[in-house]
Amino acid sequence: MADKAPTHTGPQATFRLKKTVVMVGMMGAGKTAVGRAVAQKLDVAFLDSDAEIEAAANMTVPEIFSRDGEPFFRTKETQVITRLLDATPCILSTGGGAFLGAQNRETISERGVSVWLNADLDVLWNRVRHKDTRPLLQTDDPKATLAALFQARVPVYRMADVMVPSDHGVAIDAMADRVIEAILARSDVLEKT
Ligand SMILES: Nc1ncnc2c1ncn2[C@@H]1O[C@H](COP(=O)(O)OP(=O)(O)O)[C@@H](O)[C@H]1O
Ligand SMILES: O=C(O)C1=C[C@@H](OP(=O)(O)O)[C@@H](O)[C@H](O)C1
Ligand SMILES: [Mg+2]
Repeated sequence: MADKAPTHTGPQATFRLKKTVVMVGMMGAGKTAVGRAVAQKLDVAFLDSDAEIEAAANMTVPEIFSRDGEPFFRTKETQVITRLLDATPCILSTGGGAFLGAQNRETISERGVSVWLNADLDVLWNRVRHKDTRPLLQTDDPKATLAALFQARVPVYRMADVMVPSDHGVAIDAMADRVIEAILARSDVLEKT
């Protein structure tokens, strides 16, 4: 008989994150949900540019769009992303339009690593269709709007440093494991200790 109760968890992997991981991709790709799960698993801070903009403005994203317009939101987004990339390496989820800005892409590639959650249009539509939190989809035909954004944006998301497929049926926790596996291949970003 062992003196101590056995531990069932086994040795815990610990990680050293060297660069901020910036989640990019379409609305509904899971940047916020998967980013948060990745941060938990790596035991680092989780930041979301939309949440930071909302906190600073004390308004929701739809309120900012309707009161101040999209260009104002984009200016704030760039300021917030630049500021958050100065912090200790963490997981930073961006809004779907952030990576479209050339200046944002430059700052992200200088100071962090971009990870594109690549989901197909059906998956995205199923995740966003019942929500009214995305002002760009408040149109007469939100499915067609999403499709047009998808077509315009995917070539830009392809410029991300790392791509992780987000297939139908892969849960948030499993997606977080996929992201961790993908960034472990980059020793300048993440190491197991
Ligand atoms: N892999 C997944 N499987 C199932 N649901 C998901 C997955 N990823 C995200 N979701 C859900 O889809 C919705 C959109 O995810 P969210 O993280 O807000 O996306 P984004 O920040 O990229 O717009 C949320 O309700 C979230 O819980
Ligand atoms: O795709 C976009 O341009 C936007 C995506 C949203 O974030 P999520 O991608 O997290 O939904 C939010 O930043 C805003 O509604 C604009
Ligand atoms: Mg989000």
